[in-house]
Amino acid sequence: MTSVQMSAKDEMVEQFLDYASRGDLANVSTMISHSSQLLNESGRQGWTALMLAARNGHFDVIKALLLNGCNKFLVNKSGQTAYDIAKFWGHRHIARFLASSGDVTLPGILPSNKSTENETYFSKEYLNRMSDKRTDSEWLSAKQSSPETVFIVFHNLDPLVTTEPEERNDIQSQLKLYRFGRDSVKKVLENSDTVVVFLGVEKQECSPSSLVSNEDGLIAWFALNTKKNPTESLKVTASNSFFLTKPMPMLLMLNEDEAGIVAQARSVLAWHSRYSFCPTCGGKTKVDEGGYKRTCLTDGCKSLQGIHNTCYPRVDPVVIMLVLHPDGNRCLLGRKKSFPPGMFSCLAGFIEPGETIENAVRREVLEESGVTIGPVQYVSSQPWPMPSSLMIGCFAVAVSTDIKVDENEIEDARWFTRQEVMDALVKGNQAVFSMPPRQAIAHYLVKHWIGINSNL
Ligand SMILES: NC(=O)C1=CN([C@@H]2O[C@H](COP(=O)(O)OP(=O)(O)OC[C@H]3O[C@@H](n4cnc5c(N)ncnc54)[C@H](O)[C@@H]3O)[C@@H](O)[C@H]2O)C=CC1
Ligand SMILES: [Mg+2]
Ligand SMILES: [Mg+2]
Ligand SMILES: [Mg+2]
Ligand SMILES: [Zn+2]
Repeated sequence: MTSVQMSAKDEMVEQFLDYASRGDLANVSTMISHSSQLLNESGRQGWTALMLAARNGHFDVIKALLLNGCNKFLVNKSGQTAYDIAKFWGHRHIARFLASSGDVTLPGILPSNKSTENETYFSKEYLNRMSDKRTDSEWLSAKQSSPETVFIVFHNLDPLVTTEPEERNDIQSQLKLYRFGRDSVKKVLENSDTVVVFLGVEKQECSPSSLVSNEDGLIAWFALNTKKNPTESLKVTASNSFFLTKPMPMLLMLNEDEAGIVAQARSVLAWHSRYSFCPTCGGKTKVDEGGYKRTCLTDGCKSLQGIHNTCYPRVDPVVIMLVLHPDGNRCLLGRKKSFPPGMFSCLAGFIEPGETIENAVRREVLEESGVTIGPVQYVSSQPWPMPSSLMIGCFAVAVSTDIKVDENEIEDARWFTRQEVMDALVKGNQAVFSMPPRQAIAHYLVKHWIGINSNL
């Protein structure tokens, strides 16, 4: 870098610090939007913008700096943080805000690149759910008898799939859902044991309406589930078709578009298979709203007054977190007894009633490993249709490092270096340990942390 460039940069930093010091929120925000690197720059005596705003009591500037990810743990040449400075100068509301654990501040050890949505397996939305059509029974029955409509069939929650003969050598990712037309599933639809769920319509970019002959140009999709094996009543033409009897790992072998369809269909069908009776009174129920509701048939049942979550498909939120060591170069992974030998994964746990995502992360990590967590950052999520979880993937920064494993839940938990993790991802069997497959969000979180593209 030349001396001219250096001084231009220094001048910009000085200007930024001056705005922060004077509480000029507009100019602080503009400068951050042009160069986020300014956030943690320091001037004389190692004072950052956050420290100067804390010195002079500019709450709005502090909030903007934190929201943009500035590091509140930096210290000046006297070893003071912005919190120390706010406290010393009597700005108690600012000191409280800087000290609170639930704010948006994150130490510099978290990756700064934001993740994009829908990158995880099971997360792709191939269909438009058109939830407004669920109450339109006329439209739904017209769609069920339309020749363009697609039906997919499950037997005890296992989808019927097919492989292309020439692709048999590479079964992985070559499994395709068997798509039926109305005539092939006619008998199955007539069976009283069959549960039918309206999944949505193909997005317009998948099926341009000029190619569709029905009235509204929309291709609807339905999922069917039966308890009795439906093979005899179905008109299956392909010889190489079968039900995926082992959800794990077989459900991870679909293409990404169809994985998203299965995530939706299997979760709703699993709910039907487990909630045949009304959870409120034990009475019989009927399927409503295109398969998205079960209504109790008992007069006066409480579930018929107001809105009751017992009537709708359930989703269980689970936090799954990559715990990062305070040194920023190691991460904590654990293994359950049920894992294949040598496999370690992120810690995870169900969110409990009345709990935030952040608090569930802190509680589960402390319970399972004895490690205390400070900042938590959401990264990405993943529907997990076995039977119906939503995995909420986070990074969590540890503020303690001693491990004390809860042996009921976890067999072992260890800090692994970046190098060990990279070896596990790249070298497979020759590494110290193995990771869950690339379709699992744990794998995605680890790759995201070390900065490898998730599709590799
Ligand atoms: N993709 C991955 O790498 C990983 C995925 N997971 C998944 O995350 C989920 C939760 O993780 P766990 O460690 O098992 O949770 P956990 O740490 O909360 O412990 C599970 C226990 O929580 C109780 N529990 C509370 N609410 C529950 C609910 N709604 N459904 C079932 N059990 C409930 C049960 O006693 C169960 O045995 C599991 O489905 C697991 O398969 C877990 C670890 C890694
Ligand atoms: Mg737990
Ligand atoms: Mg757990
Ligand atoms: Mg738990
Ligand atoms: Zn009831």
